Amino acid sequence: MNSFEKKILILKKDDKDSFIALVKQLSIKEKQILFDTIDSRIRKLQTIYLNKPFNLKFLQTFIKEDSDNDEDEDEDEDVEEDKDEDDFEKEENNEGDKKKEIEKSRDSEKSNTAGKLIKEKEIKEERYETKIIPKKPIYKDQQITIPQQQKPTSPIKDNSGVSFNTSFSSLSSLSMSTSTSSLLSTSLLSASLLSTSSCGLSTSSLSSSINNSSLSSSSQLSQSPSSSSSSPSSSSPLKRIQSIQNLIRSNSLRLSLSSSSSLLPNFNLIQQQQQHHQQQQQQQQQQLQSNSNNISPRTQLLNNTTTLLPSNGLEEIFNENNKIGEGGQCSIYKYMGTALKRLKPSLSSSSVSKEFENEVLILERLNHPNIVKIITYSTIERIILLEFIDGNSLDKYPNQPLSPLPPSLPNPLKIIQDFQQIVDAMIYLHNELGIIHFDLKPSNILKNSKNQFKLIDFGISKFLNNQNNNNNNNQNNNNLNMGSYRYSPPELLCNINNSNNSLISKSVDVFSFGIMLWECLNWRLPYELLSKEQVKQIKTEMERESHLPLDHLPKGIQDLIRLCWKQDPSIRPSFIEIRSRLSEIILNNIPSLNGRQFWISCSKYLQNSHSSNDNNNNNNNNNNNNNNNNNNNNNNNNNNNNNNNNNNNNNNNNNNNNNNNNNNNNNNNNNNNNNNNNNNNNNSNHENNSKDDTTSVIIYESIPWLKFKTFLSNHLNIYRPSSASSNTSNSNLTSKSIQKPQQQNKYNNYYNNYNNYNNNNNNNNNNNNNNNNNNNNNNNNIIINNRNRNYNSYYEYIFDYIKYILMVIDERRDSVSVIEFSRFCTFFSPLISSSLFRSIQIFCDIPGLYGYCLKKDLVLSSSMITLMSKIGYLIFIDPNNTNQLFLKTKAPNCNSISPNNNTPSNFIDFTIRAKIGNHNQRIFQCHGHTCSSLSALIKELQPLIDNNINGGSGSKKSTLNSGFLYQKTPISEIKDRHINGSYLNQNYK
Ligand SMILES: Nc1ncnc2c1ncn2[C@@H]1O[C@H](COP(=O)(O)OP(=O)(O)OP(=O)(O)O)[C@@H](O)[C@H]1O
Repeated sequence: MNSFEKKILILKKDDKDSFIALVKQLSIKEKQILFDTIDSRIRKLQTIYLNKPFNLKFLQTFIKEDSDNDEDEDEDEDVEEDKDEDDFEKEENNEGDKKKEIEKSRDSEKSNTAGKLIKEKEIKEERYETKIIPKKPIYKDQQITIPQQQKPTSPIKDNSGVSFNTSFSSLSSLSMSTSTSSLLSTSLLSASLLSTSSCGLSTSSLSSSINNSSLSSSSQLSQSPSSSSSSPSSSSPLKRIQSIQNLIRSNSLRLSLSSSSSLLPNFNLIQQQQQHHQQQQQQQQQQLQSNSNNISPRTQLLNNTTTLLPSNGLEEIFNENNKIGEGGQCSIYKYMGTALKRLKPSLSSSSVSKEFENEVLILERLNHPNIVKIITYSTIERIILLEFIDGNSLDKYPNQPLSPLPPSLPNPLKIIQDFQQIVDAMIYLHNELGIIHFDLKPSNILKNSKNQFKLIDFGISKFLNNQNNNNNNNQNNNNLNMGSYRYSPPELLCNINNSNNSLISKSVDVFSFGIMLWECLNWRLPYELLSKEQVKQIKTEMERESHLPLDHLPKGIQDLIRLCWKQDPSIRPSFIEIRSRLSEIILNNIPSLNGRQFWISCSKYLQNSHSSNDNNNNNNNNNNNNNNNNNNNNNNNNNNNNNNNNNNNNNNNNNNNNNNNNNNNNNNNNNNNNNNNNNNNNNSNHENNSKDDTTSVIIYESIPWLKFKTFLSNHLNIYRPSSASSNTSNSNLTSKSIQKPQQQNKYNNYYNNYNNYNNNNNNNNNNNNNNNNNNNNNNNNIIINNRNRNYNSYYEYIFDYIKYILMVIDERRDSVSVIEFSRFCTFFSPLISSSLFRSIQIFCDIPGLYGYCLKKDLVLSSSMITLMSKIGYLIFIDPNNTNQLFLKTKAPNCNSISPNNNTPSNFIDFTIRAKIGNHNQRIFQCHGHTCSSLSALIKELQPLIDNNINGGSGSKKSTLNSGFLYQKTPISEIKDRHINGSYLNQNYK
């Protein structure tokens, strides 16, 4: 069931009844025409947008029902089946009952109302006869009177006598594509069907968007005495029927309807004509686009002098209760399911009118899912009807109370993800149309209930390279004076009275975007305490940053925002670059911070205001405690501060490690490490906070395979190939020869440290400080202390482990050549570091890692993804795909797959094969498992977690015999296995 049907089905009972009653008043053939029209419209829409078949079952029911009773009608009404049949059947039964009732009452009413309707109709006809084009009686004795045929030639004439060429060219001049108008018409039709109150207007609006001439007629329809004198909801059935008929007439149907004595349209002909129109329009549009930079929108005259509103009852429409927003120039009202933007009557200056015109002309050109759509407008009434967006603007963020913290705060990475929508819209504006928004700010971005962002307010938008922009520069800059100065780049702020066309560049929007991003990530109004004059005085980037601090934000975001804020507009990034940077940020930033934690840690205000109440704000205390509790590891850690300071983006590692990490925290990595403290010291808080984070996103970090291979290569190169191994070594990357390291001490230390690590984990308190001290000589970017190690990236860490395995083998052999290195995937969980993850560690040889290899064509099931979300995030390394792979939670193909009966059938193994001596051997392997085993994993881990949390000793082997986890294996055993030829977990199936 698609959304259109759903909408119909969820109509309020009264509305639905009205709709049914309305449709029932049409004759069979009228209905046929109506539904065919809807059908074709919807199908067109579907090919454009939905890409899935539309089920007209619900609508066709009406026809079918009548057909059944009507001997003249063809009985084989083919009703599409779909999988929502059950739902529909229920609805249908209900509707059936209603319809029967309506049928009864209709019969009795018919005789009474028919005459009334005709009278009413005649009154309207009289009243509007000069405006409606051509207005023949369209509803008489349940019969439609079809306008006279116009020969379908090209240019095709509509029955108003206005050639389609003309109407379409005027349409084209407004850049309305066929698809747009079709979309609009369809959505409007839906709107008209959905809202009894909006039927008349919406349909008339539809007509207006399709054809200006027919707009006149249809829009006038809405000005029926009833609608003007009574409340909007009181629109009569007649009006609705008229609307539908107008729809039919204003669309292609009229062409063939009028040509045929039969009431049924010649759809082939219509199709041809539509195609013809489409072609014509496409050509015109192409031409327009190619000339878009040269066309001055301001030279085009808005020719819609139609009035859209009823002459009476304006007070009702422009009632404060209907007001949904207000800007400097306009008030916005909810009206008939649309957003009615009305120029404030008090403002009459020509610049304001220009802005109004400018907005219309630009809006008419736009067709993007993240930009508000225009429905129609009236220059006389100075109103624009816009798509209604049910949601708040982004500037609501700073208005949230700071204390106490709301239970649910947006996850910062979610915000960044959402911002991609704005970036998409900006790329469309900048790169496809050469339009600069010029007023990008949170209040001009609305977020609807479907979490879609929509850009609004194009009043001062400009065309690049458009000479006429000059004319409005002053006016536009004045607008900046009024409220947008916080988002305006310095070049504009400081040149407010200087109408210099060179200032109009895409980088204006980029600057505003940077400020907006800061605002939404900081939950504060930019330059909160500064006046406009003070903002104008900001001359350097450093100065700006002192007012809008960045260093608490993830590094990638800091960099991006700084770039957007560049004083020199020419070095600000394009939105295309911004898009890729944002993607990178999402990919590379570790999801250890849920929304609440982020907000707490990133904002000084929040930290201060909650330090007394919120345990999570005890970060500093925690740090101090940790410092006080420093043990011998300090020696090591101090030597590695630099490395640690580079670890801002590696929260995952930090999180998985122990509290000792925090000893290394000097000035710079407060936030990440603060959160680590939280994880380790406030487990219960962490759990609670996680629950709070209702908007949490699952972030998957991915590592490009090539990058990893390069890394691998570099690391393997530290081993000098021996002469013995050079024979067996292949030239490719995965065939590096490994020799026993020259720097004996280094690897011995490393080895020893690893041993120590394991020994420690086995509760052998064997702190070997000498080893640690020796380790300080390690120049390999690896930080090792007794209990944990930090790396600059996670794959360094993985690789380190691989190296270790190789080294262990190498100790016994003269040389080892890696001959195969298959891809693998690792799950890694910072989010569960305090409990589940620690448990996993116990069962892994590698602290913090349990490894899997994914099949190339693996399709993740939804349950799999859910489970992953519990685990944390996924690092996915795919040798076949050199691009980073980012798996979203709601992968479209993951919804219908159940975990038990299909893919992902198996996780295959992550394997390293090596040539040891003369033998190819599998030296390292992760355990394969199936999708269901992951859930089993979670289940199995639970007792262990409990055990662990409750201070139980836990069992390393006995409780978990899952076959998909690494078992905790003492290093000596591993060694033994290597000695025996391969390193394999014996439990592996
Ligand atoms: N299509 C819409 N759907 C819902 N609400 C809307 C819509 N358009 C505007 N609004 C609301 O009205 C407010 C003002 O709209 P808009 O910014 O277009 O007016 P304006 O007078 O042009 O403002 P400005 O003074 O910023 O130029 C918006 O912040 C929003 O809350």
